Formats: sequence, C-alpha cells, structure tokens
Amino acid sequence: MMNETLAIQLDGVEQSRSNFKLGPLHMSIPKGYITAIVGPNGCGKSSTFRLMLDLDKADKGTIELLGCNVNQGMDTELKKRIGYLHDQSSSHENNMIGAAKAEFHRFWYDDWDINRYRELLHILEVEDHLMLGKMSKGMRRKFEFALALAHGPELLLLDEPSSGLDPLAWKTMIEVLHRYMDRGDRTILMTSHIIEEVKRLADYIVFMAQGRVLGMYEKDELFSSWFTLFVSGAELTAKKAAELPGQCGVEHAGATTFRITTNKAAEAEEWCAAEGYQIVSRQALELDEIMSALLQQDRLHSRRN
Ligand SMILES: Nc1ncnc2c1ncn2[C@@H]1O[C@H](COP(=O)(O)OP(=O)(O)OP(=O)(O)O)[C@@H](O)[C@H]1O
Repeated sequence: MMNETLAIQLDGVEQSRSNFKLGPLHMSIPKGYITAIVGPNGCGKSSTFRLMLDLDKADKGTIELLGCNVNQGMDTELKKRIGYLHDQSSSHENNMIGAAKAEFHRFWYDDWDINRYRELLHILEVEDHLMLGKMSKGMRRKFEFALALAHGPELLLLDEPSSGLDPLAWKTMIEVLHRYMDRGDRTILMTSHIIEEVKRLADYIVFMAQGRVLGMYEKDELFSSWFTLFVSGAELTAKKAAELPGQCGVEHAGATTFRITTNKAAEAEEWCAAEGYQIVSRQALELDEIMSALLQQDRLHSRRN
C-alpha cells in the first residue's frame, strides 16, 4: 500500500535494453513538492519517465502513481490527473494545427480550463493557429507546456521543460510553475540540466547515473552540507586531513594548508575546532560539483565491490 504522502513510488524497477540497463530503481517522490532528477546524458531519466507513464514496460518492480499501481497499465482516470511534457516533440503531429491539438485535449480532460489555456498562451506569447511543425522549437515547447498544465493536473511530469526556451520565456516558465504549486497539493517531477533552474525550482534533488539512483536530497540541506574547506594547522598532514568528517577529496594547498571537500560541513567544522585546526576559507559547492563528487564516489564504490 502506497504511503499517502508520496506521489510516486518506484520499487526495484528494472528494464534491460541491448545497450542499457535501467535499475533496480527505488524512488519515493513526495506529494506537494517539486523534485528534480539530475544526471548525465543517457543515465536513464527519460526512460524512467516513460516507465512511469506506462509508455514502456518494466521487466521487474512496481510503479505507483498517485496511489495507483501502473504495472498492469494506466487507466484513463489516472491519466487525467497527470500532465506530461515529453523531452521531444513527436514529428507525427507536425501537420496538426495547435488549436486542433488543444481541442483534442479539451475533450479528453474533464478539468480542461480554456481560460487557463488562453492565459498560458498569452503569458508565454504563443499563437496556436500555426501548424505544430511550423512553430519554432521554443514556441512549440511553450505551446506543449501550456497544454500539459491547462487541466490543472495533480501530478506534472516535465522532461527538460526549458529545452529551447529563450531567457525571458525561461523566467516566465519558472514563475508559472511557482504559481502552479501555490495550492500546496500538487506535485512536480522534472528533469533538468540547468543548474539555475534546479536551484530555483526544486525542493528535492534526485541524482541519477548509469541507470541508477545515487541519492535523493532535500535541496537546502544538500547545499548546506557540501563545502570545500581550506584547513590549516601546524601539525596537519594529508593523512590527518583525510579524517575530516564527510571527506570526499583532499588536496595539498601549500605549506600546512589542505583543500578538503566534505559532505558533512557542520560536523567537519566541529572537528576542525576540536582538533585545533583553522578554517582559512570555505566555499559552497555548486550542483555540478556535487554531481561529479557523487559520481566519483560511486565509481570508487563500484570498483571496490
Ligand atoms: N528507444 C530506445 N531503444 C533503445 N535504447 C534506448 C531507447 N531510448 C533510449 N535508449 C537508451 O537508454 C539509455 C537512457 O536514455 P534516456 O533517454 O533515458 O537518458 P536521459 O538520462 O534522459 O538522457 P538525456 O539527458 O540525454 O536526455 C541510453 O543509453 C539510450 O541510448
């Protein structure tokens, strides 16, 4: 039975392709928050979305969305509660006029809100009288974004939503998503390669690599835990520096100073104080730096096992 505070639960999900193995994936996405999946190209983010939406089948494991098991297919009532923005537009719709696609959505989704749809097109500056194939990449993205939101879904799955958007459109999209979450009972799961986007939107961050989840973290906690410290002390050696709590890398930075990366900043600071070492400077890690440190740890761990 799915926990009521979760919007999505993946348990031991696996999918094998000739060139790629996804999983086993375990993922618990909380209701009422924005969670971003980040990871290198080809690590399985879009494949995971496709499994969640029953567009592909998993070989193993269970997938639950909004309390419903989707292993045996997704029923239409559940589909109506979800909005999905694909990573790529499908070319077979190129000859369809935008408004015609919107009309199709209007019949399909009971909660389709024409005023909301028109408002979204207006603020995103998109015209829907063009054929989809004649829209620019960014325009089509904005149109599809408006379509995914116009029925006010409980769960929104956005696969690289800002791909192709200009900076102004990007800002508008961020504002739209913040407002969409205002009600407090909606959930977004998104993928993104844009650090600023993840920082502005996400409450939780899931790191993926090579078809696996490396970890899921609360954003503020993540950024307050990962730091590079320049630690100095008369007796400090590389061996001693490696004992710093949460140590993920030590480099000699001249004389008796070491540049140490930690994922337990508070404990590391306490340790330095207790050992009588001085923290000369501290730098918070950026998301991409955290990602590469996690990847490095994962590689070391895989090599050892
Ligand atoms: N239809 C398919 N048939 C076979 N293999 C596929 C298919 N689609 C994707 N793959 C493979 O599955 C792996 C994961 O791809 P996926 O698109 O899920 O990655 P991603 O994390 O979304 O990447 P990106 O950041 O580039 O969008 C890749 O190795 C890819 O080559």
